[in-house]
Amino acid sequence: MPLKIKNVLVCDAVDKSCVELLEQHGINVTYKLKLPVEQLCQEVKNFDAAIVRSDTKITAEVLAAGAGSLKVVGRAGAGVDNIDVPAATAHNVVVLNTPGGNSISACELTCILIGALARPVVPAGQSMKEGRWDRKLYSGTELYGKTLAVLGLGRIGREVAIRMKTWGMRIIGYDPITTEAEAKAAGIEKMTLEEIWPLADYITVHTPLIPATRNLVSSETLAKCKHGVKVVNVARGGIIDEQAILDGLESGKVAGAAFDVYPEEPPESAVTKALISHPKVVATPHLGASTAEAQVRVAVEVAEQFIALNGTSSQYTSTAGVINKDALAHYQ
Ligand SMILES: O=C(O)[C@H](O)COP(=O)(O)O
Repeated sequence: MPLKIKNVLVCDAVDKSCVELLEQHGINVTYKLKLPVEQLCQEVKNFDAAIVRSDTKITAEVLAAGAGSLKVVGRAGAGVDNIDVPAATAHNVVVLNTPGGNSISACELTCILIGALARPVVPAGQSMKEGRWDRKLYSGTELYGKTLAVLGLGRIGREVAIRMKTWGMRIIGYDPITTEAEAKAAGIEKMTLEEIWPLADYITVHTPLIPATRNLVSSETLAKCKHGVKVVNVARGGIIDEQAILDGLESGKVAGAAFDVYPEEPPESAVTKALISHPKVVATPHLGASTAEAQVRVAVEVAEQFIALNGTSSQYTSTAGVINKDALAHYQ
C-alpha cells in the first residue's frame, strides 16, 4: 500500500513556508495549535499526517486514536522525545525529523549563554533598567585561556567547539561515537569523562536525553570538578541534575549555570523554579531553535520530506530524517 499524504494537521507553530510548500504540492494543511489531548485524539482521526515541534506530545494514546488514518508524524526540529516512537512503529506511523535545521541556532544560543556566565550582562542590564549604575558589582572573567568541556560531539557540540575555540578557549570533549580524528577536526581534544571532570571551567551538554545521559552532570560528577565550574544546558532537561546544581551554587562548587531546557516544560517543580530564580542562573524558555532562520529551515525540510514520501516531485527525494525505517517499509 503506497503512502499518500493528503491532509496534514499542524499542531505547533511552524513557519508558513512549510504550509506554502505542502499546498503547492496538493497537500491540504489545517492549523490547530495547543489542542488539549482529548481534542487531539479526535482530530488525528481526520488526518494522514501531523507536524509538531516540542510542545505537542504524540503519545501512545494519541497514536492509538489515530490508528488507521494517521500515517506520518513530522517533527520540525531535532528531538523526538515528545513522540512515542515505538508506539508509532507499532501503528505503522512513520516518524521523521529535521536533524540539522536548527543546530546552528542551538549552537549560537549555547555560545551566548557561555558568554553570559562569564560576563553578568543579564543582571547588569536589569540594574540599568532599575536606574542603578553599579560598575563594581558586575565584574566578570575572561573566556580566553579557560577550558570548555563539550559533552556530546554531534552537530551542535562540534559547532560550539569551533566557535568557542576562536575565543581562545581550550576545548575538551566526550562522545562515545565520534572518533578522535573527527573531534580533532573541530579543534576538540577527545577524552574520557573521568579525564574531563577535573579540567573543565565550563561544561556544556549536547546529547539527547537517554538513560545513559540522565543526570550526566550530578552531585557525584560535580564532586570531581573544579571549585567554581559553570554549566550550560541547551540540550534536554534532565541531563544536568537541577538539585545538584542548586546545591553546588550554594556551596560555591558551581559558580554559575545557564539553562534553556527543563525536565518539565513549562516548569512546574519547586526545584526548577528555585533554579530559575537563583541569582547565578541565566534561564531562557527553550529558545535554542527559536530564530527566523532555523524555523524556515526546519519548516521547509519537514515539508520536503512529506513531498518525497508522496513521490509527487522529482525535486524532493530525501527522507533522511525518517527515524523508524520499519514503519516506512510497511508502505514500500
Ligand atoms: O529538539 C529540538 O529541535 C529543539 O529542542 C527545538 O525544539 P522546538 O522546535 O520546540 O523549539
